[in-house]
Amino acid sequence: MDGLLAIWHTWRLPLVVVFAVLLVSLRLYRRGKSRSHTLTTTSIPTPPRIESHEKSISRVPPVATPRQNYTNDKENSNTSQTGATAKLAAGPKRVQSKRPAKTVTGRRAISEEQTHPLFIQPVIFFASLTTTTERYANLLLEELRVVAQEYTKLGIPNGGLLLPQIHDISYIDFEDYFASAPQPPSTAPGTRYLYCILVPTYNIDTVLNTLLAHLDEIHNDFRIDTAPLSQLAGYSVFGFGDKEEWPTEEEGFCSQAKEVDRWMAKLTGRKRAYPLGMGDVKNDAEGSLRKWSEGLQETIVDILRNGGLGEGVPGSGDAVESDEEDLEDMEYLDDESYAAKQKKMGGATMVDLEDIKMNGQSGAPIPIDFTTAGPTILAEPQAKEMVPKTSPTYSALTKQGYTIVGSHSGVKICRWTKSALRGRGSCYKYSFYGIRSHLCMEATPSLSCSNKCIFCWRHGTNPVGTTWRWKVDSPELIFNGVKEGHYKKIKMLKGVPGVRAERFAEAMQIRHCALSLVGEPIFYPRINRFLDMLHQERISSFLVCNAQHPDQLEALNRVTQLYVSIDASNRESLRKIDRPLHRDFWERFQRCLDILREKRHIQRTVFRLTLVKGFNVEDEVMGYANLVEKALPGLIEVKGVTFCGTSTSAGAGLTMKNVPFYEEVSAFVVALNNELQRRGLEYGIAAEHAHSCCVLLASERFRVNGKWHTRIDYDRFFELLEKEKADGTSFAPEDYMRETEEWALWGRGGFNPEDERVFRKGRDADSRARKAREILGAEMVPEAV
Ligand SMILES: Cc1cc2nc3c(=O)[nH]c(=O)nc-3n(C[C@H](O)[C@H](O)[C@H](O)COP(=O)(O)O)c2cc1C
Ligand code: SF4
Repeated sequence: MDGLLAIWHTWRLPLVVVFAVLLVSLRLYRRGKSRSHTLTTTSIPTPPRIESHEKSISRVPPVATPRQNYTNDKENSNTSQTGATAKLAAGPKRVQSKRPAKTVTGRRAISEEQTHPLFIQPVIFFASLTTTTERYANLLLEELRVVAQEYTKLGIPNGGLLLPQIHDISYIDFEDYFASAPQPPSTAPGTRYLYCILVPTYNIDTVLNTLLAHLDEIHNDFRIDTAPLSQLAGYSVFGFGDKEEWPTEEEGFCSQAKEVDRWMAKLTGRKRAYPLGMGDVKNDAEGSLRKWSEGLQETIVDILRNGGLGEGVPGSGDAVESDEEDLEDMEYLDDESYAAKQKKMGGATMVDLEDIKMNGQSGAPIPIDFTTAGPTILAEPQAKEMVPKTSPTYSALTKQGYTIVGSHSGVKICRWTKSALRGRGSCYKYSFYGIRSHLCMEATPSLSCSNKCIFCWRHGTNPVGTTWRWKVDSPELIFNGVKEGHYKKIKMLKGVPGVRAERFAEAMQIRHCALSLVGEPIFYPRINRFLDMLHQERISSFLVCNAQHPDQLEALNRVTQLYVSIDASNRESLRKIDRPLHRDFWERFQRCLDILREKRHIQRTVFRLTLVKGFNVEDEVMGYANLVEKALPGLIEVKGVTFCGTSTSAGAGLTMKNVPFYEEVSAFVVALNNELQRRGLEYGIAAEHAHSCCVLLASERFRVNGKWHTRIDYDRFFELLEKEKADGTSFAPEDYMRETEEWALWGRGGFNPEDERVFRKGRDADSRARKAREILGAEMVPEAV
């Protein structure tokens, strides 16, 4: 014992050192071994991309019976699980992930600082009982494979698109993919995964129910971050269903895809990369899938280009569709919410441009004869910008969602465009004229106008003036700028819940332009050239003017439809409502009516009457009939004013009490129609859009064989226009009219049956229309004309 003790005392130091070295070596050996194991067993491909492709293809489950397939995939999952499984299996679930950083506009900053080259790894998931979805999933695989190869050929440095992987949902462990995002391989830490989920719909118990239950569980598991998939680059879902048996979404068409989409929005922290797509297996599902895939591919390229999904509007990617319409549109705001909104906007006060001193100067008007829309105007050396970037007007307008183009033009997405993108109906112009709102761009080449109408919801933010005294931007600059601004805003909507993939794709090609935003489009000296540019791209033009610029109206070239706002029937009433800047406003107004009459066989002319109870409705039927008799417009739109609650309108004594009910608008229309007929003027009540509180009277010129033809044949319009340009053959509005849809006729309500109805409290347009008929009696409002 003493001997052993002596040896220990002599050798203890070297022994301890040797033991420590052994221990450290053993640990290092073990760690090295486990890392190489992870690398070889992971399903996550490692760039270079070709290697990734081989691995991903090997994971394609062979087409086989479900049983065989199951075995295959089980094997797969045993031998090639991601590192995530091992981590999760080791103990209780505890998944950490960072919530994505929000951008100012609501979402979609890339989830973490991207310091490594960005690689996008598409991962296709599908479920399929009778192989339809599986077939389509393989079609998508092929498309994404080709695009990845093409992208590689471009040789763009710093990242790229990896070859897609594919997984049958029945044979994966949900924990691997839907509890946390797969970890990027250590060789390419910048890899981000993009989930493309293709699912059929079954109203019986299938694996889809298991998946949905799992997503629910993950989201509601208190140990797990509610957005554990936020590290994904994004996701998109495509559903297959059968419209023959389940004709509408309310009846269950593609209901499970909708649910998966909703859960994924929650789990990813609102990273819907592309709108939910749906395909009817009985009607060109493949076409719908291909369109969706095209959009998805464009999104992938955008992600690679921009490093993330980019900006979305507030609420983009939200899980649940909100019934709240756009707060940014002030049309429907009551006093309180308007005040709140103003407060939120930092109390941005509304300033007339007339009152703004530019660059410290008084900005004395530079009179310009803008009837001669020539380039000489551009030479004006003193001209200032109408809306300089530094002006309060600029910030007020941009805060309201306008994109200011150049120095005096603007573009904005209207709430109907958003509604149509979500399959919830277009504006009344669809019912009356066939304009599909998601194809429509609302713009103006002049933010300035010469009135201060009490009901203008933009009032106070728009500049006013009687003469054009500003710098004139080129039509090319405006045209390209408004289009770019419009498309950018549309793109920001792609993550909004409920946006339909096919409508989103259609919206990327503008078909109509409503020149009716704030301001006065014909105020722009080069309006005719701007219209030319629209028409050259087969974009129809709906131009609204305020009957204050007869010279410009006279000089105006052909438009698809020419509106004149008729806000009152007599001088005093017009002065009170429009608060015109011109002293000779009534004379100007009258001259415009004469021009309209002269042009009525060239232009498709429309009176737009906005009824304000207590201002221009009572006792004015005779007055309006006089105006119609004078100008003989082709069509007369009668619309109840929508309350904007601005300080201006409040100052003018306008409250909710001034908003007429639909039944009151209808009663007015009936009375006006009777008066026109009494005078022997050939008009009739053609169509209605109860939802917008709007009714259309039309000249008998637009009735053929007893059927109203208030719609527009746009293709025909462009054909005729081209011919006119080529050989001077003139044409009349009747040459490009089309029959009005049955559901839009007076007495039918005007809601397109293809759209989904969303009723909000007290906003049921049908019941409003019904009530109107009850009040007015059957003989006043015929069932259908
Ligand atoms: C039993 C059964 C229930 C179905 N339920 C729905 C449904 O609720 N909604 C729907 O849109 N389609 C429904 N479908 C149609 C399927 O979603 C559609 O046929 C799909 O293409 C099947 O895809 P798969 O072949 O990949 O399994 C159902 C089909 C079957 C056979
Ligand atoms: S016509 Fe006006 S309201 Fe209708 S979709 Fe176009 S811009 Fe929107």
